Parts: sequence; C-alpha cells; structure tokens
Amino acid sequence: MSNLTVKRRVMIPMRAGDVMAEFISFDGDDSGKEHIGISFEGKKESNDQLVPLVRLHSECLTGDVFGSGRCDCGEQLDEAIDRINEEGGYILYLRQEGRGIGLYAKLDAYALQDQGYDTYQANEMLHLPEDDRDFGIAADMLKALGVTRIRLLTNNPDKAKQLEEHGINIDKIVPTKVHVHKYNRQYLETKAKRKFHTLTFDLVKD
Ligand SMILES: Nc1nc2c(ncn2[C@@H]2O[C@H](COP(=O)(O)OP(=O)(O)OP(=O)(O)O)[C@@H](O)[C@H]2O)c(=O)[nH]1
Ligand SMILES: [Zn+2]
Repeated sequence: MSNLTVKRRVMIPMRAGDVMAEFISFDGDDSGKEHIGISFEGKKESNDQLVPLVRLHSECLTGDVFGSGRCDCGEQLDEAIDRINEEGGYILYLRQEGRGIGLYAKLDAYALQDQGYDTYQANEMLHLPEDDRDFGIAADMLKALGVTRIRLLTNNPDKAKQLEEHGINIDKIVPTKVHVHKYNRQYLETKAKRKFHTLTFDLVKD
C-alpha cells in the first residue's frame, strides 16, 4: 500500500503561454527525490472519452535541458508535451538520471563508451546496475492522482511490465517516435538489441 498523496498543484504556462500545465508535487516518498507530475487537460472535446495518455520520463539533464545529441531524451520530452497537451494526460518526470545511476556516473559511463563499450557494459564496468530504475513510484503517483487506467507512451517494455505489476491497467501502448541521428544511433540500437525496445529506425530522421 502506497502512502503517496498529492501535496500541491500549480498551473504553469509553458512555451510562451501556448501550453498550460499543472505541476503536481507529492507527499510520502521517503527517497526525497522530488518526482513531479505534470497534468495536461487536452485540447479537443472529442478527447473527453480518451483514457489519459501517460509518459514516464526519466530525468536526463544533458538531453532534456541542453539538447544533447548522445541520446533522444530532449526530443522525446518535446514530443510527449505536444502529444499529451493535445490528447490529455500526464508526464511523470522521474528523477532517475542516467537510468538511476546519477549524472556524474552517467558522465563516467559516457567516457567509457568513448573507449568502445556500449551503454550497458559501461555501467557494469563502473560496478553499477545496467538499469537501476524502479517504476513502482510512477504507479504510486498515478494512484495518488486517482488514475488506474492509462495509455502509455513508450517503446520500453519494462515500463509497461512494472506498471502492470503495480496495479495500473494499460489500455494501449502508444509508441514514441524514434529520433535518430548520427550521435545517438548506437545508443538506440543497443536499447533495441539488449532491452527489446520496439524501435523502428526509419520512422523519423531528425
Ligand atoms: N547510464 C546511462 N544512462 C543513460 C545513457 N543515455 C541515456 N541515459 C539515461 O536513460 C534515461 C532515458 O530514459 P527514458 O527517456 O525514460 O526512456 P527509455 O527507458 O529509453 O524508454 P522510452 O519510454 O521508450 O523512451 C535517462 O535517465 C537518461 O539520462 C547512458 O549512456 N548511460
Ligand atoms: Zn538522455
């Protein structure tokens, strides 16, 4: 049983006021990580019947804030804002930088990748788990918001599996686009090969 409850909801105008989103904080997470929920009302009346579209987005300072080309996080976050603002739903912005190992360790892993190791091997070389994320916290956030049935925007099968194990019903998995370019191709290919992400490489060429 989760102790998570909604603490505060605050409206924030985004993108020069074109997007209105409600930022939501929570009480009861002992990790102190300050995960944040972002709620979008959705634009079309016809969307009223839609099950909320939800993206679990793991923090990536380099990609989300600075537009790093080594991954696809910044582009995926923009895509999630566009789509969820249209259709209504939530972004759960999870403070799980570097798949949970943290920013400094991610930079250490990048240095090892520059020597030829793949993204998962690099974590292992650092004696860190290849993926240290627990999406149970996202299920607790959804329950605190009164949401137990969702459409999930992802290509990562582990996100769906973990949410279902924690009592969230997934009506549909909506694939996120594949934003591939020269610096992140290997990172994306490795996710598809090692973790069975459903990536279709010809979908989008940025
Ligand atoms: N350890 C490590 N983490 C990385 C690396 N590249 C990106 N990341 C992290 O990977 C995470 C990406 O998370 P998400 O965008 O939620 O996506 P995902 O698990 O790939 O699944 P999708 O929902 O399909 O996008 C972020 O926390 C990034 O910081 C890397 O080379 N090493
Ligand atoms: Zn990233």
